[in-house]
Amino acid sequence: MLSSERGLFISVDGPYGVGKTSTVHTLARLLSAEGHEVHTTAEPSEGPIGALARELTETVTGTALACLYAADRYHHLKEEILPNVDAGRVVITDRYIPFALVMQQLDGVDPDFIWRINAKATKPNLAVILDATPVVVGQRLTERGPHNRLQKLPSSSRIEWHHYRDVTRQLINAGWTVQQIDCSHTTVSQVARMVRDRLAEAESA
Ligand SMILES: Nc1ncnc2c1ncn2[C@@H]1O[C@H](COP(=O)(O)OP(=O)(O)OP(=O)(O)O)[C@@H](O)[C@H]1O
Ligand SMILES: Cc1cn([C@H]2C[C@H](O)[C@@H](COP(=O)(O)O)O2)c(=O)[nH]c1=O
Repeated sequence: MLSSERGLFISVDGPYGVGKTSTVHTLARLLSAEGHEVHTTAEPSEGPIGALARELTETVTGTALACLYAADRYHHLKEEILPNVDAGRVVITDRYIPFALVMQQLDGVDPDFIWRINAKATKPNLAVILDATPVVVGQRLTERGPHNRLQKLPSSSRIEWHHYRDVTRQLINAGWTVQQIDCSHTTVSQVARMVRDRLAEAESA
């Protein structure tokens, strides 16, 4: 059981098809069953900028797309994430800044620029980075099929995997509390329990 009367903010990131959405929902069920009020959300947000960014992802590229996603993030924080945290809920977002750091780099944007435009965004209490071997991620993605142009690049899963390794180091250097979980051979329920166990520690950070 977590002790905090204030809410908590958790982000879940990792390569396409690694298991982010499954983990967010399983973790939410676990925490709810333990008596916490939980709010789940995702990027792009359901707000107007999120809808625009999603619509434009196939045709707008690079810096312009990076700025659109950063704008959606600030709006999402102000309108949905922070009010729920302030109301004492555990907010879990499926994708956050780490996702942008990888995606926008794949789209040719300099990581320093991505960090700068996201500099005013709230640090989560815990940033979960799901990891799996490129082979496992590739299999999960092949079974599910790509959603968009950024997943259709040759060897996308392997390139993403390398970027996530770098991004995890950058997050730790920037003072984020990061939990990296290899879920190649770990069930979703096990992953959710690992996050729950780490939360008590993150709460005091
Ligand atoms: N820990 C796990 N072990 C085995 N299979 C898993 C695990 N986590 C997720 N999966 C399976 O992998 C597939 C992709 O999962 P999911 O949609 O949660 O990934 P995602 O990272 O959210 O994908 P995307 O980024 O494309 O939205 C699903 O078929 C899901 O059932
Ligand atoms: C949050 C975020 C998203 N994107 C892009 C990557 C994908 O092309 C779309 C989301 O589409 P999906 O069908 O839900 O996978 O959004 C991005 O480039 N940068 C971001 O920060």
